[in-house]
Amino acid sequence: MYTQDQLKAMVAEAAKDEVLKHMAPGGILGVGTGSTANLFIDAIAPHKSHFAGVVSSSQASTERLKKHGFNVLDSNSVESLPMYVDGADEIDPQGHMLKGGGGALTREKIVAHLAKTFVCICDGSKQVAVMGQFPLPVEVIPMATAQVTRELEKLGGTVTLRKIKGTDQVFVTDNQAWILDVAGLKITNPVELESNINQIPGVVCNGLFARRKANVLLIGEANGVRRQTYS
Ligand SMILES: O=C[C@H](O)[C@H](O)[C@H](O)COP(=O)(O)O
Repeated sequence: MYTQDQLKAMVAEAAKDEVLKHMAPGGILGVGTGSTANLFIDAIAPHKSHFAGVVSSSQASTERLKKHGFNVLDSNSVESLPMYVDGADEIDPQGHMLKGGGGALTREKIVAHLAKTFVCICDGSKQVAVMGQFPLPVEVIPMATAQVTRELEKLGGTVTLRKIKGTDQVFVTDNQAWILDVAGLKITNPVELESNINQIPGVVCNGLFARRKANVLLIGEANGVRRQTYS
């Protein structure tokens, strides 16, 4: 039986093989954020010469990539990316994802939107029939926090302003915005919910990656890594 950390390391290795196989040398890779993405960054580090550069989805990933000596490019300098590799907090049977547990959802969505192929890497605990067990992160402009909270409550969720773990300090994103975590949703139509939440004035972005879902899933399970594709 593998531990969750071992499963994450295994999918990170599998993702390294996936990008080296499918990306020609000299390409630019999109890189996600989180504990699984960190392991992926470490796995590709010995192969950094394969990539002309990388586009990062957070300050934390940028720092890690730079420490490894990667050429980190501004997303404005890139028109498209062959691949983007990132973790998820939940993924449903269609490949729709819920992300943002680490607060990087907006930049992740920007970089993912540039990519032809989204490779989702996670351990088996993230695969769910219906998303919503994990609270849905919604990034908001601070002055809109109260009114966005009221709108999200109308959807049936319990809304909490994210604080830095173990403190009473508000968590501030890389974009100087705040995050509302919405618990208790049963997300049966993620494409519609993603669009509806984005219509609320003051919402920067929400953690549903349904309109731009995963193309490939590398998932760590009891028997090892399973590869799945979505049409
Ligand atoms: O903001 C964070 C990201 O969406 C992560 O991809 C997600 O939270 C999964 O993170 P981890 O690999 O640490 O479980």
